[in-house]
Amino acid sequence: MDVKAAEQRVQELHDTLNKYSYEYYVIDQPSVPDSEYDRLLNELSNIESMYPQLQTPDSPTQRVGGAVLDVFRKVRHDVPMLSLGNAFDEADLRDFDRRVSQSIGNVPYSYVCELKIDGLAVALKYEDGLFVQGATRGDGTTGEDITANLKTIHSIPLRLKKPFTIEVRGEAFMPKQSFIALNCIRDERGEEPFANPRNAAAGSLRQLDPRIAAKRNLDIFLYSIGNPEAIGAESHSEGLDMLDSLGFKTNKERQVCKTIEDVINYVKKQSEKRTKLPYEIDGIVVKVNSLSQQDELGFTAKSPRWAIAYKFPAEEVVTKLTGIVLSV
Ligand SMILES: CC(C)(C)c1nc(N2CCN(c3ncccn3)CC2)c2cc(C(N)=O)c(N)nc2n1
Repeated sequence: MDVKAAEQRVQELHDTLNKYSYEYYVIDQPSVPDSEYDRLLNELSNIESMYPQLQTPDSPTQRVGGAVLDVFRKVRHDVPMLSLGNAFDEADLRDFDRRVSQSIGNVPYSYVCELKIDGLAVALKYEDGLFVQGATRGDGTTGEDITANLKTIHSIPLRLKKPFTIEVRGEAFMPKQSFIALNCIRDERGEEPFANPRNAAAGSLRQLDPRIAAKRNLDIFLYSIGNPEAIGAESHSEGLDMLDSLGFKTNKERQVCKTIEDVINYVKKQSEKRTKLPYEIDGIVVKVNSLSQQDELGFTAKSPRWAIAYKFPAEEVVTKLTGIVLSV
């Protein structure tokens, strides 16, 4: 095969492999068996060995980077990653709604309710559609560059469907099943088990060797798009739909609620479904949907006035071994 044919075939393989990856990891509807994916990935890897100049950073063969780091680079967030005010009961939610309606006046408004994924907040930067940097939230202003580890999360696209330069934010997490399997392996090795999936996700993303992170079966749900207005969204829910159209994984349980009563019903419904979910959540995040109303409401020093985190009461877990009730 000459280099022209190789270039052509590399592009075809990128497109096909990215499509299969999206089907399997983002929308959970694989159209081919893993063996087909592996066969094509192997073909791409062979062509890249023959023509190294055709190997690009966004190639599906580049998900597990080479270098083992000795430290993570510090990165400053262009826009601080804020924290969230908390609500612990219905009264707190009603108080939040009262503050919102008093502040934006007698006009219609709606909320978006999202499951609060119990993981680690991260920020992903794309330049001309290429994934160029991933960072932890850190203290909200400064985080750590964990790009190599985030590249191992297959639901994170290495190149967007459109050449956008944007920053998106989300929660990286470890599914419950992966957490149980990882702790079994650690137990067999005589290693300390992780206390919960959140710690396991944090510990995995803090691995200096991306090959270890690649084995931890991490995943991510994106929940925020930088300057959504710049790409035509007028509401938060439109922004989330835009994340979907760009190939990102967002959480499907989200719901637009017209009233705080609907929010309270959503919280009750999701609280009952919590144990059936394949990932851990620690509450519900309630956000004013209109972006212009978010701007009107603004921020306190630490968090947006247009969002609140309803926290579920700590789950009581009876440990199998000792029978002691632990609140987690
Ligand atoms: C964009 C805003 C600020 C409204 C926002 N902020 C969030 N968080 C901030 C506090 N964070 C935080 N983390 C550590 C220490 C303090 N705060 C952790 C992320 C959100 C977290 C989730 C989630 N977990 O599923 C979510 N669906 N939406 C969020 N939305």
